Amino acid sequence: MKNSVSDNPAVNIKDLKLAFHGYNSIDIPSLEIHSGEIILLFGENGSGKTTLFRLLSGLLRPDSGELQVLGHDLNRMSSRAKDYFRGDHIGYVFQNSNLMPYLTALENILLPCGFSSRKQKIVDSGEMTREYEAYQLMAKLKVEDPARLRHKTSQLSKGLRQRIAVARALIGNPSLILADEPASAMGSYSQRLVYELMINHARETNATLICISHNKEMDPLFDRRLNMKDINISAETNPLW
Ligand SMILES: Nc1ncnc2c1ncn2[C@@H]1O[C@H](COP(=O)(O)OP(=O)(O)OP(=O)(O)O)[C@@H](O)[C@H]1O
Repeated sequence: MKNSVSDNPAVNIKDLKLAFHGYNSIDIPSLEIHSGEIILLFGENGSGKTTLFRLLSGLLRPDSGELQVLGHDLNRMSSRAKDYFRGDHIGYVFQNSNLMPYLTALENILLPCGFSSRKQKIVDSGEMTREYEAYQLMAKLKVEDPARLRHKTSQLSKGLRQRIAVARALIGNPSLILADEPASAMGSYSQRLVYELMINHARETNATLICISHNKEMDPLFDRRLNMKDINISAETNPLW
């Protein structure tokens, strides 16, 4: 599959619907996010933020509607094609980090290079080794002792695991970064550091960043704020909200 992505928009959604157990979790009449935008996504628990991320990354298939991501019509792609697309173009910080507990921190950060030849090429095109690139990212997140990256992630604190998940999402310069409460286990100083690093990285690499956060102090860092209740009208029909 081609590695190139089209310029605009990064996300284009029309009449997108997904129901669980007969209730709509997602009912988004229209949503457009431009390439390179830095977006804060917020909303009540259960308002569909994580579900929207899983749709955007091709982990879930909608029941109906149009879903274009980086110029690709995800509805027309096979599961296998979506796996390649996700590996090549998306960096995803999962809500619970989703690190491999039996791998070291460094192995976790470098994992995307094993799944994507695009990311592998980008990381290997620099003058530094892959390992050094990973250390650099972690140093920017104020984890400066390389020895800490040789520990299995199950031995590390939640805040450190979140930083590792952020570095894993950024390595190889994905075109779309989806970060689901990436710094929720951290204090406000570290949260700001993590958000600023992700935002700077996105701007430097012309990536689009969508970040789910409940921390209002971070609002000014973002280009645009999206409230789920304004884009997802499923609350009108879903009593589980
Ligand atoms: N796999 C699933 N099976 C059944 N219902 C689901 C599933 N995934 C999500 N839902 C439902 O979809 C709705 C949206 O959930 P989602 O996790 O996307 O919300 P959220 O805004 O990310 O919440 P939070 O802020 O708590 O993380 C909820 O009503 C949830 O119960």
